[in-house]
Amino acid sequence: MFAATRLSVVDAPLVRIHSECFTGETVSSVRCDCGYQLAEAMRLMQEEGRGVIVYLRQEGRGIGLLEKLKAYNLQDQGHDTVDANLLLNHPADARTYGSASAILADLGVAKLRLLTNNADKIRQLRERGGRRLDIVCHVPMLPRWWAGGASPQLSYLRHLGLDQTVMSEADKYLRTKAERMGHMLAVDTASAITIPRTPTRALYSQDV
Ligand SMILES: Nc1nc2c(ncn2[C@@H]2O[C@H](COP(=O)(O)OP(=O)(O)OP(=O)(O)O)[C@@H](O)[C@H]2O)c(=O)[nH]1
Repeated sequence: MFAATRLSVVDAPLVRIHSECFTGETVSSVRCDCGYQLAEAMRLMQEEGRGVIVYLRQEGRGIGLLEKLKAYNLQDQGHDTVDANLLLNHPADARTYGSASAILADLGVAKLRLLTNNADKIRQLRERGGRRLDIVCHVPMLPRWWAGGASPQLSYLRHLGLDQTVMSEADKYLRTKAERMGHMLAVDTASAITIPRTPTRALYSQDV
């Protein structure tokens, strides 16, 4: 858990409830957007001078690192992230957010703006938090490299020094989140994901 300033003076701080991802955060894998999301959450909170990150040890959407690596093997054979979990007899997403809700209550956070695209996360928090947790709005966590230019994927590739094969894995990851897990990311049939060309800060008031 990371708090950038005294919370008592903040009306509705930015909050990121982030699930552990060793591959995305520690070894900077581009198979997922986890590393980017954690860094972006810290950047936005730094900009505001306040915010809360609740870091949950729910590696691999709750199935643990070893099982996630087995899921990676299945993905290498052509399955998406949802089917890979199911083939290993795990739910598509095994996470719960009760502890996050309790931590926020303990910190005295009653109103918040949640950094997420995950509708299930918002639903679970609203159910758990009841009347003592008011999620005023969600703030989309949109990959910034897709927001600026005619060929954003290529510019991201150049930025990372990677080739198209690697990038298509991240595309697939995001597409599966949008199409099969109800994440609030607009999918375009021509390219991978359509991202509104609006700076992240302008999206702060978007309601769920
Ligand atoms: N099972 C599984 N988990 C993965 C995989 N790639 C990343 N993860 C885990 O997914 C979790 C992050 O979940 P996401 O669905 O990417 O994002 P989210 O936190 O639910 O949603 P946002 O709030 O919008 O970021 C972390 O625990 C990662 O370890 C994968 O291929 N398989």
